[in-house]
Amino acid sequence: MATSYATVTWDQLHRDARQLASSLMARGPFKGIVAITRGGMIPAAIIARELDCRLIDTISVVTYDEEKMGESNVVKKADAAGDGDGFLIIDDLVDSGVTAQLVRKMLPKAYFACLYAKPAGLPVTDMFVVEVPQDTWILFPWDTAPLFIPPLASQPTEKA
Ligand SMILES: O=P(O)(O)OC[C@H]1O[C@H](OP(=O)(O)OP(=O)(O)O)[C@H](O)[C@@H]1O
Ligand SMILES: Nc1nc2[nH]cnc2c(=O)[nH]1
Ligand SMILES: [Mg+2]
Repeated sequence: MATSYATVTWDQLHRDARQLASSLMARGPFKGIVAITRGGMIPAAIIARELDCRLIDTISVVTYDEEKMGESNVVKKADAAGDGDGFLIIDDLVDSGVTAQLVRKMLPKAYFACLYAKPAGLPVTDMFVVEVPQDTWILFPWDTAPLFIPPLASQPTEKA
């Protein structure tokens, strides 16, 4: 259960994805990228632009909690990636690590990178940009919208 939220803006996401791309340069070149849908798609597009990578496949898994891992459902495989050799897997984050574990099992030779990693998922990654506390829920730009907040002066004051 999350006890706090971390809001990521479009600017921050773009900066973090560029930083990841910069670190990935030393690990490439990659034959292609596999984006884990849906959260990995925008980071993958930014990284593909930076690495000049034009072969992009997607993998889609619907996961539940760790106890029910057997029920995880592969909606789409990344057929272009074979066993993952030479490919880069991109996701927005790892939390429990269940999604990453499942995808890595399907593409065992691929390199796994993401923007944000919580401690439980961190060991499943090869590379990430920012570590985030386990109890923090990350709010991505596509999860949020600007909201009107009334000025303090417009609110009724408490009389002593
Ligand atoms: O490490 P885990 O505990 O598995 O959580 C991480 C996954 O959860 C989110 O995806 P989600 O399955 O919510 O779907 P989405 O990408 O379509 O939003 C996120 O994009 C990661 O893929
Ligand atoms: N948006 C979002 N999705 C998640 N899926 C698992 N953990 C998270 C998180 O912290 N934020
Ligand atoms: Mg996802």
